[in-house]
Amino acid sequence: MHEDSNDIFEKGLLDHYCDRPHVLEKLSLAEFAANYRFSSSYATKGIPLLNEGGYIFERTSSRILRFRNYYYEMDPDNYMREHIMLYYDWRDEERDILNRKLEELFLKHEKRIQKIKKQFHSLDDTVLTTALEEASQRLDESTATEKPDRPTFDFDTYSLDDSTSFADIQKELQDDSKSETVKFTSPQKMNDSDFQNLFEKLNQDQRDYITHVTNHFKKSSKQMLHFLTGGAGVGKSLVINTLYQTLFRLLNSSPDSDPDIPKILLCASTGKASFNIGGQTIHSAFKLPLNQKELNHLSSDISHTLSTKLHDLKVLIIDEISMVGQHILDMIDQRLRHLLCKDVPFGGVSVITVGDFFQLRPVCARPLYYPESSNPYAEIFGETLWRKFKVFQLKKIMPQNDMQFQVALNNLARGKLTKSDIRLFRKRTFKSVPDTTNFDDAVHLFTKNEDVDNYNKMVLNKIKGRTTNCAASDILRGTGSQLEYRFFKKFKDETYGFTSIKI
Ligand SMILES: Nc1ncnc2c1ncn2[C@@H]1O[C@H](COP(=O)(O)OP(=O)(O)OP(=O)(O)O)[C@@H](O)[C@H]1O
Repeated sequence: MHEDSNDIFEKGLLDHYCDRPHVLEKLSLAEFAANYRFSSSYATKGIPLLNEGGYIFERTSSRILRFRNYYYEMDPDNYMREHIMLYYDWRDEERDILNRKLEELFLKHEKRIQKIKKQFHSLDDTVLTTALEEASQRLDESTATEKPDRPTFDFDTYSLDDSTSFADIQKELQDDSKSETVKFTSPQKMNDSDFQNLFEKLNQDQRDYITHVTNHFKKSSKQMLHFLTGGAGVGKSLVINTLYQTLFRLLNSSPDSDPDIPKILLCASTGKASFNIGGQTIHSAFKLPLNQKELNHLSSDISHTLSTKLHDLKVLIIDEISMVGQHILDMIDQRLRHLLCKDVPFGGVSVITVGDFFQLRPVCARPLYYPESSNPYAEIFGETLWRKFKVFQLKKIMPQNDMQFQVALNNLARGKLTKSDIRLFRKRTFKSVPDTTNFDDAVHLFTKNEDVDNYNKMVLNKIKGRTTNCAASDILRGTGSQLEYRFFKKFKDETYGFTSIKI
């Protein structure tokens, strides 16, 4: 077979459904997809598919289904077709659906279709349509963007069954990446005058760095690995923001460039840090496993989508690099090599890391600057990768309002307190707090959650005014006492003690 031949195909979910054994004849596609997983090889409890199509296994936890949702009023044909496909049993699409009168088929089986559909939708269509219309109206008002000609909506349905723990669901989501979407979050392009103002705000060092990077991209396609550092308040976030806007303009300047295909990704190690720069977490961008040391295998679907979306990626900016452990950097490297099919560091993408190693360390992981361990595979775990990064430093502390305090904090971080720094801190400490009521607005730090809760409750109780109750209802689908044990008991505290549950 020729190496470019297209005569290769792999069976997918629909094929497995069509090959389902006769005992599952009456099963709809949605039920099949949610409750069975496929394997090409046999293991205990495997149910053989017809046509030697492999084996299916009953899932212990139902899968989350994601599909396009049509509304009858807007698109009746697709609505009926989708409902029949998902919630009615069929085996041969052409024979059982396409060659039949859609409306007749739908009306004849509507009751059954709606009954099965109910298992997968916690809201009915009317509620969803109203909510979506309201949301779209609000969006129109705030952005004044045009409405799409034919609105279609993607949404997820969740369904859980027995013995499913929360961690298992997370794992399921990761292992079965088919149910994930690939989405990149990045800041909007600024208008020209805001961009100019932003640029003019930069001090000399900040401007020099941005010009250095921009010139590099203007002249060369060579990979750049940078570490931009500096203490608190030197303007690292401002540089990231301006650099993104500058590179966005530069890298999308060719007439055939599609700005929706990302050329720059803005990431950070935590949700909060990524929110601050308008980006996303490293884990979500690269579909990295949570709480696991080893890189997860992506399904062919996700891998293909990610490769397609990232094929034009030129720069990856990572903020708060001090919180990124060696193994995470290694995972990013491996992921990019794989997705971009280039066996060079980070698949050839330029990486600009930003942060301050005097700030927070990674949680339960080796920081990047740690020396090589005695591990003979150290190289694989990212340590030597870090040594490829060139360091740039910003020194000038920018917020002018409390400069002395900022300088003292940076000196403290470096263990280089001056006498006047010490005097400054001493002025702000108390041996015993004279009157706590003077400190109501101050940030309180506690070492135990219990103390945090007590303090929050005390402050909440002090708030005067009318109390409003907002009722929340939590719906868990599934059966069995395990469900009650694992979810109800586990989450009771987190939902502030919701007390009734229907199983
Ligand atoms: N060139 C500048 N001119 C005026 N203000 C600036 C300048 N650079 C930074 N700032 C201001 O200084 C403050 C600190 O900047 P920024 O948050 O970017 O610093 P940072 O290095 O990211 O700090 P941290 O490490 O604490 O996150 C911000 O209010 C920012 O707007």
